[in-house]
Amino acid sequence: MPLSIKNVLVCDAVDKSCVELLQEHGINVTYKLKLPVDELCKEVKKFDAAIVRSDTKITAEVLAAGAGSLKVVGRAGAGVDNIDVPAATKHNVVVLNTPGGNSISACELTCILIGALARPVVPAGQSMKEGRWDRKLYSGTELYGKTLAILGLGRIGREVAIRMNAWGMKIIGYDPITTEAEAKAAGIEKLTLEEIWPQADYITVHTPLIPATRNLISTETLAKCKQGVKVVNVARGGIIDEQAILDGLESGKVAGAAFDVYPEEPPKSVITKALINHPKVVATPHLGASTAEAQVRVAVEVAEQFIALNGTSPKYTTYAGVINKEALAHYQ
Ligand SMILES: O=C(O)[C@H](O)COP(=O)(O)O
Repeated sequence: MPLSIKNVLVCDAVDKSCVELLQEHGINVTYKLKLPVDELCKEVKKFDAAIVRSDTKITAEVLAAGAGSLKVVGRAGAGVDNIDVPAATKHNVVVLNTPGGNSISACELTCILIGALARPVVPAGQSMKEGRWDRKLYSGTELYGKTLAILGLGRIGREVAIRMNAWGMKIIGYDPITTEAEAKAAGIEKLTLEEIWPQADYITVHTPLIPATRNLISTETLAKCKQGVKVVNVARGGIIDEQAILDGLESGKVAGAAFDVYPEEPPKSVITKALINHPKVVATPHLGASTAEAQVRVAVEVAEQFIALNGTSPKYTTYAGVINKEALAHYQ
C-alpha cells in the first residue's frame, strides 16, 4: 500500500515555510494549535499526517484514535519523547524527526548560558532596569582556563566544545558511543565519568532523557565534583536532579545553574519553581531551538521528508529522519 499524504494537521507553532512547501506539492495543511487531548483525538481521524514540536503529546490514546487514517507524525525538531513511538509503530504510523536542524541553535544557547553563569548579566541587567548602579555586586569570573565537561558528545555537545575551546576553556567529555578520535577532532579529551566529576568547573549535558541518563547529575555525583561547580541543562528535564541542585546551591557545592528544560513543561512543581526563582539560577522557557534559522530549517526538513515519502517530486528523495523503519516497511 503506497504512502500518500494529502492532508496534514499542524499542531504546534511550526514555521510557515513548511506549509508553503507542502502546499506547493499539492498537500493541504490545517493549523490547529494547542488542542486539548479530546479534540486532538477527534481531529487526527481526519488527517493523513500531523506535525508537532515538543508541546503536543502524541500519546497512545491519540494514535489509537487516529488508527486507520493517520499515517505519519513529523517532529519539527530532534526529541521524539513527546511521541509514543512503540504505539505509533503498532498502528503503522511513521514517526520522523529533523535530527540536525536545530543543533547549532541549541549549542549557541548552551554557550550563552555558560557565559551567563560566569558573568551575571541577567541580574545586573535587571538591576539597571530597576534604576540601580551596583558595579560591585555583579563581578564575575573568566571562562578562560576553566574546565568544561560535556556529557553527551553528539552533534550539539561537539559544537559546544568547538565554541568554548575558542574561549580558552579546557574541554573534557563523556559519551558511551563517540570514539576518542571523534572527540579529539572536536577538541575534547574523552574521559570516564569518574575522571570527569572532580575536574569540571562547568558541566553541560547533551544526552536524551533515558533511564541511563535520568539524574545523571545527582546528590551522589555532585559529591564527587569540585566545590562551586556550575551546571547547564539545555537537553531534557530530569537529566539533572533539581532537588540536588537546590541543595547544592544552598550548601555552596553548586555556584550556579542554568536550565532551559524541565521535567514538566510548563513547570508546575514546587521544586522546579524554587529552582527558577533561586538567585544563582538562570532559567529560560525551552528556547534551545527557538531561533528564526532553526525553525525554518526544521520546518523545511519535515516538509521535504513528507514530499519524499509521497514520491511525487524527484527533487526530494530522502526521509532520513524516520525513527521507526518497521512502520515505514508497511507502506513499501
Ligand atoms: O528536541 C528538540 O528538538 C528541542 O528540544 C526543541 O524543541 P521545540 O521544537 O519544542 O522547541
